[in-house]
Amino acid sequence: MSATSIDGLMRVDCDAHRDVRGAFTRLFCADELAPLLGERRIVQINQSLTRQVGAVRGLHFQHFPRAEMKLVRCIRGRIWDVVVDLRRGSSSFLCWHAETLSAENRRLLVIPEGCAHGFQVLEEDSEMLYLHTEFYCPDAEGGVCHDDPALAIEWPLPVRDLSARDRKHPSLTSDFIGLAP
Ligand SMILES: Cc1cn([C@H]2C[C@H](O)[C@@H](COP(=O)(O)OP(=O)(O)O[C@H]3O[C@@H](C)C(=O)[C@@H](O)[C@H]3O)O2)c(=O)[nH]c1=O
Repeated sequence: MSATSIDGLMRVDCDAHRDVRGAFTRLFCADELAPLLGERRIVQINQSLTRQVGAVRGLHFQHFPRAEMKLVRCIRGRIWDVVVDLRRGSSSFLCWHAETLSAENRRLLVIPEGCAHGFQVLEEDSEMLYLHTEFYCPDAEGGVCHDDPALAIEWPLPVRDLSARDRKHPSLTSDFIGLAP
């Protein structure tokens, strides 16, 4: 487990047990992640498939009090994952951090509440697995546009295939002071 440039955003690498049949990987262990999860529990597990290279999903979060910790990993293909810190008072407020996640590197990102998440597909037919500590709550959904000038995210490829919802996310205004419980 290692820290990243965003306070509380953790990267967890896990090894595969390989033998002649193939590989075995533990995707989630409550004991191992207890230092990060605390009293939280995983209440929902989601999966997405994104077909086209360059497609972007995000940037998404849930507002407090429905904010959630999100554990994300790529289970097929390869994606460029980005997390933006929107937490009021955070030492990394409005900073973004990106990691390449792939089925091969098996890397897990543990994203704290109050951060927005998105990704760009680097290999066609990429699939993501998400573990959530809060239920999906459409009324609490928030979004920031992927090309917000205040964030200046350096997407590795030209952006395509944004959903209708993702095309409508606002930019952060100059008076945005951050999300707080
Ligand atoms: C996120 C979500 C969506 N849905 C529904 C709403 C909609 O009809 C359909 C597709 O939803 P979206 O367009 O929001 O899917 P998508 O744009 O893939 O949303 C995801 O983006 C990435 C970046 C994340 O971090 C995820 O947590 C999630 O927000 O699925 C659920 O039923 N449960 C859920 O938990």
